[in-house]
Amino acid sequence: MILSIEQVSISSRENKIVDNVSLSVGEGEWFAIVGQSGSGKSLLSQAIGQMLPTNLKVEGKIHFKGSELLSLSRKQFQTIRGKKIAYIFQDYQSSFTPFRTIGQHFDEYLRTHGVSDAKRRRIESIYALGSVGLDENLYKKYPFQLSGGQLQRASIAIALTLSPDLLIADEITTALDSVSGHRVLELLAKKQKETGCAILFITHDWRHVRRYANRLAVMKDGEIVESGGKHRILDHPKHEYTKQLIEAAPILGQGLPSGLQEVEKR
Ligand SMILES: Nc1ncnc2c1ncn2[C@@H]1O[C@H](COP(=O)(O)OP(=O)(O)OP(=O)(O)O)[C@@H](O)[C@H]1O
Repeated sequence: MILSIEQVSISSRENKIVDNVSLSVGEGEWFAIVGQSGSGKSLLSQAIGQMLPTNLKVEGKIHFKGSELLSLSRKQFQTIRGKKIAYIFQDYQSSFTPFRTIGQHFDEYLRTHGVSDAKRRRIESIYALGSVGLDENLYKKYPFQLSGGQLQRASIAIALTLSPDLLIADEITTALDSVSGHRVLELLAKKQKETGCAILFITHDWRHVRRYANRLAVMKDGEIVESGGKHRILDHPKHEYTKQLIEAAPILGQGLPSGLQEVEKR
């Protein structure tokens, strides 16, 4: 396993938000975390990258390729962030600074992570743009000049440019229309095949779980209620909550809203 989360709890001063969660992700695996809004999926993923808001306390262990991430200092963690673990977020707008070009974003990311040769940074950036199907002209453009789908593709390109072993993708299609979202996920699946990186994929959408995931965990109120292989869970869910969600999405994969969204509306 490349990532093992062991008995992780996340608490604020008032309450426990994530409660004793354990899961592991294998090399090259697409692992989905599905769960209702507020169940703690994002906070759990932020804990992996030492990105939790400062008012929250985390306990437990997170093992990643021989390191226990929660015990690393911020400085030690810098050798892991970007190079070994990278993130893509739902809110692609705020991942980009409006007054900096796409090229400047690539350049800074590569420079921060130790690529000191400016010419090499430029060549790698343009190659990375091409690798996600974006024209190299976008290198000089500003974020507002790109569509949401193009920006999310650029986020994927930036996140993968240092060949991380684990990519954490937190609801990356939520802010996109369904066609752009579909293209972004197809691209991600293609890039995963090429690079062999593992993906921790946080989603509301069961159609995406059915299409892309190998295994998944279902989260409710800060706890994992069920985890296992995709087919086992989709075809033979054990937990009542999982059953409810899946029953509410009877025609998975045919363009209907996901069951999760339907259940949440009730
Ligand atoms: N800094 C914080 N302090 C206290 N509570 C917080 C903080 N950040 C988030 N929470 C609460 O923790 C809970 C879990 O939040 P989280 O963002 O992980 O949920 P989620 O499952 O990712 O939801 P969504 O699918 O809507 O993104 C929510 O109830 C949220 O309000």
